[in-house]
Amino acid sequence: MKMALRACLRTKPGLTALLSQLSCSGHAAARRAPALVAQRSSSSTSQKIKVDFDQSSGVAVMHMQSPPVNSLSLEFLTDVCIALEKLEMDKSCRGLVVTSSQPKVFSAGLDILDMYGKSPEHCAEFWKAVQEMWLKFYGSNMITIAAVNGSSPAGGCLLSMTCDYRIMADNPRYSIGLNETKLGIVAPFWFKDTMVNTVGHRATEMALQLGLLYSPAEALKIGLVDQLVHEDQVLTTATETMTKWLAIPGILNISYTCHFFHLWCCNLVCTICSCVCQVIAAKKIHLSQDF
Ligand SMILES: CCCCC/C=C/C(=O)SCCNC(=O)CCNC(=O)[C@H](O)C(C)(C)COP(=O)(O)OP(=O)(O)OC[C@H]1O[C@@H](n2cnc3c(N)ncnc32)[C@H](O)[C@@H]1OP(=O)(O)O
Repeated sequence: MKMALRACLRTKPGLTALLSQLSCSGHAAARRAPALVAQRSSSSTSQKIKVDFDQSSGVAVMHMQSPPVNSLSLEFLTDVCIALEKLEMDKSCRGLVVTSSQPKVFSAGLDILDMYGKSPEHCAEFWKAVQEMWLKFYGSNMITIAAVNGSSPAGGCLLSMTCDYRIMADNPRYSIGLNETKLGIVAPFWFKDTMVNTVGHRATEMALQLGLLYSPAEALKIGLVDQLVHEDQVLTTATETMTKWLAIPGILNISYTCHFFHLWCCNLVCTICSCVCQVIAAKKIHLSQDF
């Protein structure tokens, strides 16, 4: 699925334009962008994101450093998007590892305080930033690996699922999953689709209906993460794994993308049809009650 968006971005200038319109340009441009300096190794830091880029390997490491739990606030999401845009523009950057600088937590998901009691304008901007993060990760031309070194509920799990590969710390105290149902929230359809593409229909159905959070061992079993390693090894394993991925010529990825993009389009059409059917059914019920 991620590959699909990537192919689409490569082949359809229209979508690229659409994405750049959706991109941070509005709220993000006003913020100071962390610079990537063209040298062998560089480091750029915004308040909430630190990016270390090693030019010799072409791999960047994005450290999320927004205490206490890397919750995805508008400010945080904006910084992530700016950093991603910068890396994407630097053609020498081919791989990205995302990890957390916070102990015990990868990301706590959407910032609940940024969703509650805010103006409609703020909520709209916030929601746009959430979608933008998803699009930018899923549509990235880089190989992306999530080094999940702590708990990763809800939006944190979504973030990790937008990556090509997930390595999680093998600590039973940590958990990962889309637990929105337990919070009384319905996970948006694109959260659901991202999970379907990761673990399949049945596992997603169970996970979402019950709002399940999985231990690392359970997550590995259903394919929500790809590999478990000792806590201290998460980042090094991620960079080693990246070497394997980058050894595959990018062109081969593209051929898979066409297939996945087709599936993605079918899925979208199905979702739209199902929404239309639900509206028609609701109207019919309403009409039949009138008579
Ligand atoms: C409108 C439609 C939206 C649909 C989609 C929604 C997606 C989402 O992502 S909703 C957010 C769901 N997130 C969660 O359910 C996570 C809740 N948090 C936790 O489970 C835990 O905090 C933890 C496992 C991530 C970390 O546990 P621990 O290390 O024990 O830390 P604390 O629980 O003590 O939390 C520390 C501190 O952080 C605040 N906090 C935690 N999560 C969030 C959050 N998502 N947003 C904002 N703030 C959060 C928590 O309140 C504590 O604050 P203080 O009490 O002020 O220290």
